[in-house]
Amino acid sequence: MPNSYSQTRAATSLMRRLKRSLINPTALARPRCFTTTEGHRPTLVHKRSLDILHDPWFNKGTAFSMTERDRMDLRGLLPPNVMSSEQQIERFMVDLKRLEVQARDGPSDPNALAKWRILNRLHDRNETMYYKVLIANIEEYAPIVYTPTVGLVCQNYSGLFRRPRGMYFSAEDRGEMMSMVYNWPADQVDMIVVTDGSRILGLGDLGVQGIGIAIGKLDLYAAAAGINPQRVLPVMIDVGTNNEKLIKDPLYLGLQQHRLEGDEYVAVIDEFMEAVFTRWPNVIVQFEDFQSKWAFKLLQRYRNTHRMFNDDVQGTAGVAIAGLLGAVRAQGRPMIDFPKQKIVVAGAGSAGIGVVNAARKTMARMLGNNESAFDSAKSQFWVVDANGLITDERENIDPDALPFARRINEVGRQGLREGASLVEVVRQVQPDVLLGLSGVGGLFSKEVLEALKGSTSTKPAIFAMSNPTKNAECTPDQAFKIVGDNIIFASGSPFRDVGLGNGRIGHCNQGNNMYLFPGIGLGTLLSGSGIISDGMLQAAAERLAAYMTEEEVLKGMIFPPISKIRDITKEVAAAVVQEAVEEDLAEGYRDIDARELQKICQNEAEVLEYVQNNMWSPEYPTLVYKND
Ligand SMILES: NC(=O)c1ccc[n+]([C@@H]2O[C@H](COP(=O)([O-])OP(=O)(O)OC[C@H]3O[C@@H](n4cnc5c(N)ncnc54)[C@H](O)[C@@H]3O)[C@@H](O)[C@H]2O)c1
Ligand SMILES: O=C(O)C[C@H](O)C(=O)O
Ligand SMILES: [Mg+2]
Repeated sequence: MPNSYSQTRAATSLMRRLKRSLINPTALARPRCFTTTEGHRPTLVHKRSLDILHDPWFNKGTAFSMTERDRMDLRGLLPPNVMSSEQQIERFMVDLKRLEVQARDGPSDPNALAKWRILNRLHDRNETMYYKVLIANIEEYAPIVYTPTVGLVCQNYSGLFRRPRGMYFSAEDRGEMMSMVYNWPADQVDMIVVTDGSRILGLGDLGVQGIGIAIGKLDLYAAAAGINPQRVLPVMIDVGTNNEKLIKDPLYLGLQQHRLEGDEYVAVIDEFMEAVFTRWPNVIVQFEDFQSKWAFKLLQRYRNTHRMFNDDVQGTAGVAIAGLLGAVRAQGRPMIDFPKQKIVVAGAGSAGIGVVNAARKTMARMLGNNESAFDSAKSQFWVVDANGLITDERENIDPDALPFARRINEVGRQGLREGASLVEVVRQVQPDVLLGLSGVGGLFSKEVLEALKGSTSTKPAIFAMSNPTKNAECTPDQAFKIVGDNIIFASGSPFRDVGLGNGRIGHCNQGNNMYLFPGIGLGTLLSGSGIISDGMLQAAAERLAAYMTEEEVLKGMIFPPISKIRDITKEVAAAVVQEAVEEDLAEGYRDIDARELQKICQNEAEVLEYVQNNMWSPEYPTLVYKND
């Protein structure tokens, strides 16, 4: 119960301050509650009648009380029975559940799109109720509003498009973005998720239809991080598409031209960044599903000057690190043994390279944090892309993959060569971990999984992280069946756990960046840091890793269930705030300045309370009409 919970926390905090004041009389001088809770103060609105019913933010539908209906000129426009919000949700759920009478098959649920439509309609007419439903049923509906169904939504977006949500900046808008940005009604925007639609999940270039991914990510910002949904903005930058089918499709909603490239492309992104940071200087921009060749370049271009991060490169890396450390613990070994793990990675794109870079840095830190540690750590990775094992013999090697190209002499000694196939690499290396970020469904074939049986690990780990479901490198059923019961398994999209017989369960963990990006965004917001440092990202990953208990990890559970996502996000955000303070990057948030934040960060419980109190929850405010 958020209210009684925050009251208890507030009381505890007061007791703490009283106790402190006995020792230090100035302690009571800062009794300011960190909360921004709107409480029961009425909200002033400048519209009434049908305008209110058509406004998803203020609309309560049948939950308007009779006095409110009178006050807001709503009488007669609604059925006479006043419903409580619980009754409204019950009615909605009955309708939603009706669709589940037919076969229900988890991620490949044939009704997924129908459920998405229903939820989307609710989103359009009543945001408060939408987020109440989502938060209360997050395990069930995250796979609908987010991965994997969001992929299907993006693929079918032209057909599904009803009401617009978010902003579109296109190549045709060059020179106009600075003024266009003021068309958005909100004076405050905390969080933007932007995509150019060039690599949506493992589904390739979906052009303008990629906006669905930005909307889905922001849904999790509201549901998991408690970012106020009135202050989020999904953005699609439409520079064209290289998807020939879309270019020819008469129903396609975006620009029907090939993508801008080179300086022209960068100029569009620069103009967008300038426009949004001019209007909202404190906004945080999450780059999402940009093809690798731009993902890294844009990250380098803006990360030291803007509050931004790339979720596929940095969020994924953090989640993978947490999972990899969990896999070490699951073997009954201390985390410090991580630098001994042999890791084969299939996929050298934004996600794969992001993961190996971060894993190498983590190993180097554990080995003494010096240059030689950093150098030796890279020998723990074998990176395989569409052309096989990457070695220094490769021509036109992608500069981002170059640091991980194996020396040809060395791989020769291992019985490998430039371009060796994944199965050969797994057979020869006998890795502790096989991690897939290739976007290729079924890449971990029977042959590859058979080869993994030769792993030198007591409990090999398989991370089939590509999305959506059909693009997973293998299913948990295949992994447990072929490699054996004694493995760790994680996938990017949700799958069911596997029954191993005799009541034993093969856990299917969901290794998805959703466990980190909401907390990275919230923590950055509440710290007031002007950039998102490597340290802040590392702190986020470590907090996620530490979330799992020894007992859970030994059972093969290396990521928490989604039902705990709001709690995890709070923890991750607190870790990000603390690290920002530690690195002297924190400038404070609202009426909490940097010095006060520093004090808060001295006490673990207080940081958590600070974060909790600044998380938005979906509650109906009391409305009052004000005519001016
Ligand atoms: N679980 C998560 O949180 C998460 C996060 C980010 C990305 N992803 C998923 O990772 C996948 C890749 O994303 P990306 O941005 O790196 O894409 P990308 O297109 O930039 O990279 C794909 C890489 O896979 C390689 N590849 C293609 N075919 C291969 C094959 N047969 N064998 C080995 N490698 C092969 C390509 O050469 C390329 O290096 C997508 O499916 C995406 O949904 C998952
Ligand atoms: O969107 C997701 O589910 C994870 C990740 O960002 C991806 O691109 O696959
Ligand atoms: Mg992504």
